Amino acid sequence: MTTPPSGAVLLSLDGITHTFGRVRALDGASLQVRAGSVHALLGENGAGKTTLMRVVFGLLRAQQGVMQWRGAPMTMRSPSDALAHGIGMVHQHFTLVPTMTVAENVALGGHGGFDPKRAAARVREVAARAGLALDPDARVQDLPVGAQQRCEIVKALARDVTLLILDEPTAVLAPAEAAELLRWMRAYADAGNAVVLITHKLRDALAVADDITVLHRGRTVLSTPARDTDQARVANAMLGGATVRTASVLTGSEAPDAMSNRADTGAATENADAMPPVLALNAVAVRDANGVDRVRSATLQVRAGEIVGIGAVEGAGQHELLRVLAGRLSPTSGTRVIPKSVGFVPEDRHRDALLLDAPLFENTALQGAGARRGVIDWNGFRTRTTALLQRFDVRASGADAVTRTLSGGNQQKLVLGRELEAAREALVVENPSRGLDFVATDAVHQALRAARDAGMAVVVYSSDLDEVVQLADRVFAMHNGTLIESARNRDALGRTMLSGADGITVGAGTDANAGTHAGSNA
Ligand SMILES: Nc1ncnc2c1ncn2[C@@H]1O[C@H](COP(=O)(O)OP(=O)(O)OP(=O)(O)O)[C@@H](O)[C@H]1O
Repeated sequence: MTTPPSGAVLLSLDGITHTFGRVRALDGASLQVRAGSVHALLGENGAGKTTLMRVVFGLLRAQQGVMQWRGAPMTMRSPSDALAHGIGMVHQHFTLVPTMTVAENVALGGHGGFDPKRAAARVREVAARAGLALDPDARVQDLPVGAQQRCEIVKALARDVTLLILDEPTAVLAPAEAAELLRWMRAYADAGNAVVLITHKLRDALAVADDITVLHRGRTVLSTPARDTDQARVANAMLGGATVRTASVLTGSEAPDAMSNRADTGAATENADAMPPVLALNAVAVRDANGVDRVRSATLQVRAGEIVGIGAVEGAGQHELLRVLAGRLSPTSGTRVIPKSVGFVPEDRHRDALLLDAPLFENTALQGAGARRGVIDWNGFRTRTTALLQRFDVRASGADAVTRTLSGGNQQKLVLGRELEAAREALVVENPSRGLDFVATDAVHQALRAARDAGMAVVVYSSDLDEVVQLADRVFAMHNGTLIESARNRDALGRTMLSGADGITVGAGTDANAGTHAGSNA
């Protein structure tokens, strides 16, 4: 193990151990974060990254080991203790109150009485100083996810933190927003602060970080300046030294399945043209409760045996479109044909897909629960859940484990596994690899392709355009509520998403496939 270059060490962790019951989440982990640095904390799903940072932020108490803050031994007793010492944390799942404004959220947990004008002025001041665009009077529930993230960051910065822990901050951001956040991190660190960045995006980590620490099964297995390492070495360390066979890691491409060549799967794609549509929308529109048109006259046919990919910037109507396809939202106008049961993986698994305080087998039983009648065969669900854990490599103590105790990535694998197993005809997925390490991402991509090859109609939205292009047989952009077919390449998709140009508007009464072949600039 190498050590990062010496400098003013702001945070030092040595021999940190934490167990949850029989699970040893941290097993003597160590980490040194220097002032003025971005420090990437990496590791496979369940490696202990979040647990280690929860110790730093005062949410958990280490059972062994020493934490030093600015050179002095210290134990954070609570998040407010950590904040008082200058340590902030933005969690994987935001902790904002959706019905409150940005200013109210930022003021929450602060001291003294609440003065709306002063709170708004404080947000303006902190946001301007940090160069983060944010409207203090906007209601959080109306903000796209990128702005919610900025709100979380401003909330921490308003408490004058010098160390900011960001747990997978780019996982749901569109590429431009993610790039902006990485630039901001760099500038924040250059001003003498420090960032601990938990991420599964190795390319981001190597591009922005000064130092890298890799955890494996609760232990620190690599600690190095970023410039002295590369993706393959980091990936090897993440797997505990096992040989990395995932080609993309070795070639430097981010999405691990860049290696999965389309020739393997081309047959299914060709046959798809001859198949009847499983999901069909004709001139579908969705108007929200505020009277805003979220989806405008979308026409789309998804056939058995194909994957349709969708790219969009946040707030373009993609979530509404996907919910219409998944049968979770009724169109305001237009017609829709969908099967009785459509598998659905929403991007916010905490809010929309899981009962966190229920055991895993009860969460498995949620799929199709609305259509089930009579006595529930709980033992059957236990057995099925045990098999699912095995098949999708969900790391958990068993089917009876409480869902909240799984790492974020393992929760995602559970939801994906549940929906993939249950869906027969169609599957709609948002951000399939959110929070997954590169091995799990690869496995999920393979599972989606296998579902397609087995004759399912699959729709995938991802904020990662590489993922959309690699997975999909046909690609669409959503721009301001309008669905536009795009060429199957990243740049064209990015342009179409942003400008609405460069593609073919798939409007009312047109055949989506006719559009594909006649007009696509692929
Ligand atoms: N509250 C808890 N109760 C029991 N076990 C827990 C709890 N929180 C975490 N664990 C376990 O501790 C281990 C480490 O989890 P942690 O969330 O720190 O991993 P991670 O590296 O952040 O993973 P991911 O990349 O999937 O988010 C996992 O085995 C997880 O199941």
